[in-house]
Amino acid sequence: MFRITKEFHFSASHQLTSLPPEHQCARLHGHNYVVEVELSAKTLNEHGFVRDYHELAPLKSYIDEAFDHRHLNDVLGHDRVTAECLAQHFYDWCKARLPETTAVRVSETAKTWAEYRP
Ligand SMILES: Nc1nc2c(c(=O)[nH]1)N=C([C@H](O)[C@H](O)COP(=O)(O)OP(=O)(O)OP(=O)(O)O)CN2
Ligand SMILES: [Zn+2]
Repeated sequence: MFRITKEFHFSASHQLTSLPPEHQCARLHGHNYVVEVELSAKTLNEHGFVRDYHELAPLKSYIDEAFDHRHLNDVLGHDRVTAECLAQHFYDWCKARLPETTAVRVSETAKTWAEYRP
């Protein structure tokens, strides 16, 4: 099996309003998010690629236009704007366009990653 990954970055605010008010993440705050998309294939195409990294350009456009410097509660239309939910959102978006998508990981801080891998 071959696996490739590519990273995307955006900055955004969020507020996890279902948490108790004393939890720091119940307050409005922001992160410099990292999204890592993984694509897999048993065989390579005629160019020796799982998929040309350049074909992930539409994800960069989507992130830049819909997510960068925005409030994620508004973008996703709910208040469960966790790294896990973002990973699933980006997985679904990628899978619909790139069938080789196998996982998406999202980082909010240098020490944390959440992964969605069905
Ligand atoms: N499983 C999850 N837990 C938490 C999430 C999440 O998306 N999934 N999100 C948050 C906060 O939004 C934020 O990311 C805070 O994370 P945390 O690791 O607590 O960040 P800190 O830098 O404050 O952590 P230190 O322990 O001080 O280094 C919380 N949990
Ligand atoms: Zn947060």
